[in-house]
Amino acid sequence: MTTFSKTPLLDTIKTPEDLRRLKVEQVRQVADELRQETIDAVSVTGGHFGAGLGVVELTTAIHYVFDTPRDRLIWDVGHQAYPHKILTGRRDRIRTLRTGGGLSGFTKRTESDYDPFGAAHSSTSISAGLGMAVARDLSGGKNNVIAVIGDGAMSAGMAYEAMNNAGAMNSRLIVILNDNDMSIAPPVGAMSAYLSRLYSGKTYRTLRDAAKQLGQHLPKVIANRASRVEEYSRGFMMDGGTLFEELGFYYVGPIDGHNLDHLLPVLKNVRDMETGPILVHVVTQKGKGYPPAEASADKYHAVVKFDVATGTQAKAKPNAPAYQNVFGQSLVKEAEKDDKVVGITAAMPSGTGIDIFAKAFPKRTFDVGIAEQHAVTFAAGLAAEGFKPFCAIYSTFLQRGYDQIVHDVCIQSLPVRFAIDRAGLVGADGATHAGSFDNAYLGCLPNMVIMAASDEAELVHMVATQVAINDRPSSVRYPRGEGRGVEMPEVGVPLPIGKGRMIRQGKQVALLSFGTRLAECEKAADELAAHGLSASIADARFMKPLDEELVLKLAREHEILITIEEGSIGGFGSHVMQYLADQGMLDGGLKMRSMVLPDEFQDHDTPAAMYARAGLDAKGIVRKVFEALGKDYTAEVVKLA
Ligand SMILES: Cc1ncc(C[n+]2csc(CCOP(=O)(O)OP(=O)(O)O)c2C)c(N)n1
Ligand SMILES: CC(=O)[C@@H](O)[C@H](O)COP(=O)(O)O
Ligand SMILES: [Mg+2]
Repeated sequence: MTTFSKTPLLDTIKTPEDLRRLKVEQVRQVADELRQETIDAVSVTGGHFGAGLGVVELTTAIHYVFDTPRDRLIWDVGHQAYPHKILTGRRDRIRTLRTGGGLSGFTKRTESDYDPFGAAHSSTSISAGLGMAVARDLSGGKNNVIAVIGDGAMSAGMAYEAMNNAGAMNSRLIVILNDNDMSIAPPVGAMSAYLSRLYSGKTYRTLRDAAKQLGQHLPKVIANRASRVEEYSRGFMMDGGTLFEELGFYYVGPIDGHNLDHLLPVLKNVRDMETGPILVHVVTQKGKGYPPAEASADKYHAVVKFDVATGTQAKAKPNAPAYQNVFGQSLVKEAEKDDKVVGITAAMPSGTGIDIFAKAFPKRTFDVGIAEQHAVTFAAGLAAEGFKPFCAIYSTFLQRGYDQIVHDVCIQSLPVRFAIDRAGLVGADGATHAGSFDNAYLGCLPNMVIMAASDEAELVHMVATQVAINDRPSSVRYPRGEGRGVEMPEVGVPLPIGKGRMIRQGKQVALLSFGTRLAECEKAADELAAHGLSASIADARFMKPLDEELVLKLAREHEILITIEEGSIGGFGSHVMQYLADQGMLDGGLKMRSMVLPDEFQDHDTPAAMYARAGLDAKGIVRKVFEALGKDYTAEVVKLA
């Protein structure tokens, strides 16, 4: 029986060179097949979906018109780059996306020459692109540099810093603003409203209009101040893009990002223009071409495996509440008692559970856009005026707001409450999203109270503790995903500051856990018991202030003391060691070990596999105990068997 390929033209494309050999009339078919292949692949792997569907035509058009990889193509965030991966020699591995040893879910320099700049955190593309454009100019090159940035990513400070710099230089840089009127949630802010005004009330530029725009070298805006004033007075509606023009960009658009008859000639013109920075405003639809995605509120931003025919996702039934939801619900309960409690998110309302808070207290909720730096200082301002701001930000994204934490929050000892979600390894999103560093980067800051929840009930109490801490900043960290299924308290009760708790009393070994590795410590202690070793377990709860009494007691009463945390070197373990060293407790017989994440950026896999590789699971803990005792783990296991 003869079988027909569903993607006959795409099958002929191994690299963009093959695409560029096709006739322009064939590009539509390539795009249609590319969309089919993207849908089929993500239905198997899960991952970021809606954004990729929305840029199928744009991806095809860019690779058709530009000479990639000589022309540098930078995708902002990189979550929309699956179609790009399919066209650039990675189709044979596309069904390994985000799995151990498989393709990354983002762009990655080590993965392909077609990924000239790695990403995953947003709003870096214009800066990186400008750097590449200037490098090209300095070395006398001729290649194009294209940065594709979404309307959501346009809300971040870095994008403006880059445009401000680019607009003042005459370097040729092409920025494509992919405006789908969506972030993960609906976009927020004045910039988003401005972009909507650029195309509301009328359809896209006709090709004739766009050609007219391309004929006018408008960035010489200084030349016609009077007409600019007129444009402003019409509320930016006349010629569009005035803001970008004011910043020194040549503005083209808005054009329909799904219409190849418009995209291809516009991109060709832009490619051949001799000018400074250019911004092409392309309007697309997130989730385009897959009805279940188009119809859903989040446009299927990210999905688990799904049935292509129905769009139904294979979501497993949860066994326990997710930490983000426990946080959101706890905050609601606290806010019911205290009208000073407010919630802040930087474009992650559902991911952080702030959406739960927003439903109960819309006026006390602030989504500031992808603007972590601003979120932190905005919270500091609220705290300075007596409010109790909860800044809910993923550990990895809080890295963006570090100087603000030091300078605006900690030095002034303002009681901003940080709810640090996605602490520890997150799995499929890989190294860029791992919450590895907050123990280290917050632990060194004076004035902070730093907590880690060991389970979801602890999180409830820690949120209540944060409400009560009103003279200094505080943080609580917790991981991605479900809790342990423990009994939940009706209300949160503030914990005594700087006090840990004993979980189990043993004799030779002390396991001192900071965070949700506590569950692995319990399993490890059971295994140690089978080997005839009796282990104490303690939950530190606080890294700062450290429970010195508890640490001293564990050090004095055990032969081995091991700290465990889901974080890098320089965190909880370092604080314990520093304290014990200062007390002279490391001069004698105590065998002290600190278990942290390895000093490397771990590639994506399941969190369990990543923790196992890091040695931070029960087996790794038992192995560490035997190492400390100078015994061979494998031999001990064999003995037991
Ligand atoms: C610094 C940072 N904060 C938050 C995120 C989480 N995030 C990933 S994609 C996204 C929305 C991006 O919107 P947009 O740029 O418009 O892309 P779209 O998904 O609409 O194509 C957000 C908030 C991130 N990747 N980086
Ligand atoms: C691309 C990006 O940064 C987000 O979409 C991120 O992948 C969300 O992670 P969670 O799934 O943990 O919310
Ligand atoms: Mg968008």
